[in-house]
Amino acid sequence: MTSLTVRNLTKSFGALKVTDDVSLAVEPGEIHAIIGPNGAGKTTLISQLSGQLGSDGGSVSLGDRDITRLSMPDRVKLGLARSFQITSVLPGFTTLENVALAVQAREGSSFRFFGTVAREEALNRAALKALAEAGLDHRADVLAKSLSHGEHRRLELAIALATEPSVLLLDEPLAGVGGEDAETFVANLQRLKGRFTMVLIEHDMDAVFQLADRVSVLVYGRIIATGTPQAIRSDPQVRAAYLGEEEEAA
Ligand SMILES: Nc1ncnc2c1ncn2[C@@H]1O[C@H](COP(=O)(O)OP(=O)(O)OP(=O)(O)O)[C@@H](O)[C@H]1O
Repeated sequence: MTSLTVRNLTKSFGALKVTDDVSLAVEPGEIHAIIGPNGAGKTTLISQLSGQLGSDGGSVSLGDRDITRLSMPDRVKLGLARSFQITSVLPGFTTLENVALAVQAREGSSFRFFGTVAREEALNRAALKALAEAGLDHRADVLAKSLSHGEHRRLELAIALATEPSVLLLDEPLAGVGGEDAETFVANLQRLKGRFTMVLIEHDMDAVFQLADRVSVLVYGRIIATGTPQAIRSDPQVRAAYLGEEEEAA
């Protein structure tokens, strides 16, 4: 189980400071949610963590290892996976084939001593396991383009799981997913809890408060509070800056 430590991270777009001296200690095995109003800088921060976006200053460490200067593929190799933007699902391939490709990418040439049939079986077995963990094994043989939006999101989760992450970055996994699909997704994440470390960006506060061990609140690029869901819910500064406004809108 791996920790993710962020120290004094910064990022500006022109004169706009989007990540402003952010420090975070994500504990091994916890689900750490990052919430905040639109434009607070959540997606920018997660892009800096995944390596998709460089940082102007500060550092990111995976366990003891400083990964600040590593590329996104190198971070994935070390076990840092991002769902849902590292993946591009191939619509004309089946659900199983899409995940098998991710398994193959992870395994590199480690199946090279297998014959073709045995190799395919090993890939499919690993892919089916990831699909089952994402609650989608019953749709293994369906073309990706025929999946519903909610199922598509679960396929993206399965692809991330197939890389066997030690830390998983989840960027609004419930966006556009409603009703039962959202409940299934939350239940899936709940089952995965404790298997690896998760950083969750999500606007759905019910899901956040159900899943997260701790919550950090980002406002104008700064973390204004970190705490348990209960502590965050009742923090007057958080209510004034964000939650009060959200609840009123709801
Ligand atoms: N590539 C870019 N160039 C210039 N400005 C950018 C760029 N990416 C993001 N921004 C700006 O940075 C700020 C933070 O954006 P970001 O998407 O990180 O916020 P967010 O908290 O994820 O928002 P949302 O909740 O709406 O997804 C916004 O003001 C946005 O316009």
